[in-house]
Amino acid sequence: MNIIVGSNNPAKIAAVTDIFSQDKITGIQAPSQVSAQPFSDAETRLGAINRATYCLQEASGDIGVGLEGGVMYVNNGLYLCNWGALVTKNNNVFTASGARILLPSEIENELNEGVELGDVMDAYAKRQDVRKKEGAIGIFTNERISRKEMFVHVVKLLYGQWEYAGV
Ligand SMILES: O=P(O)(O)OP(=O)(O)OP(=O)(O)OC[C@H]1O[C@@H](n2cnc3c(O)ncnc32)[C@H](O)[C@@H]1O
Ligand SMILES: [Mg+2]
Repeated sequence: MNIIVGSNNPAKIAAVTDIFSQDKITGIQAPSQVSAQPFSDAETRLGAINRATYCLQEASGDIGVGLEGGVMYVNNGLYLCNWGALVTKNNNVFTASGARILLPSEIENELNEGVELGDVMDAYAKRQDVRKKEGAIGIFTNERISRKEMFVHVVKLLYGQWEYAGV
């Protein structure tokens, strides 16, 4: 199958490649049509669906996959959240979310000032391109779970639901 992924972020591409290991994977830049930094579950999920849908509109593929990172409040705590969507040629849409962890209040303050998490993380961790490598989840879990590994879980949830539905 031809799998189109709505991103060129290596952490996202690697996660899809791990799960769709027999298939051809192509990354394209797909607009999420939500904020660059989504701030709720609903917005992050919509970004993933929009990316997946765009993939099959713009490229000839069998399956479109959208993966989107965001943050969301649970009571007073700001959590990292991630969503994935898988869209088939017949317009079946499957969605799944990833692991969540609480972000430190310094990170929350910067995000509330409008800085994107990717940029905040590079400054905070004194590293480059955290978003393409271990991710915020990698930094704050002492690298026990990388951004790729977190997305592998999301893509497995998508793959399994699609397989179960048999569409
Ligand atoms: O090229 P794309 O696919 O857009 O990849 P991205 O790294 O920008 O990722 P998202 O748009 O899905 O994430 C939205 C924002 O949140 C940031 N972000 C989300 N999860 C992150 C993580 O685990 N580590 C670092 N930044 C993260 C990301 O850098 C963006 O600023
Ligand atoms: Mg982005």
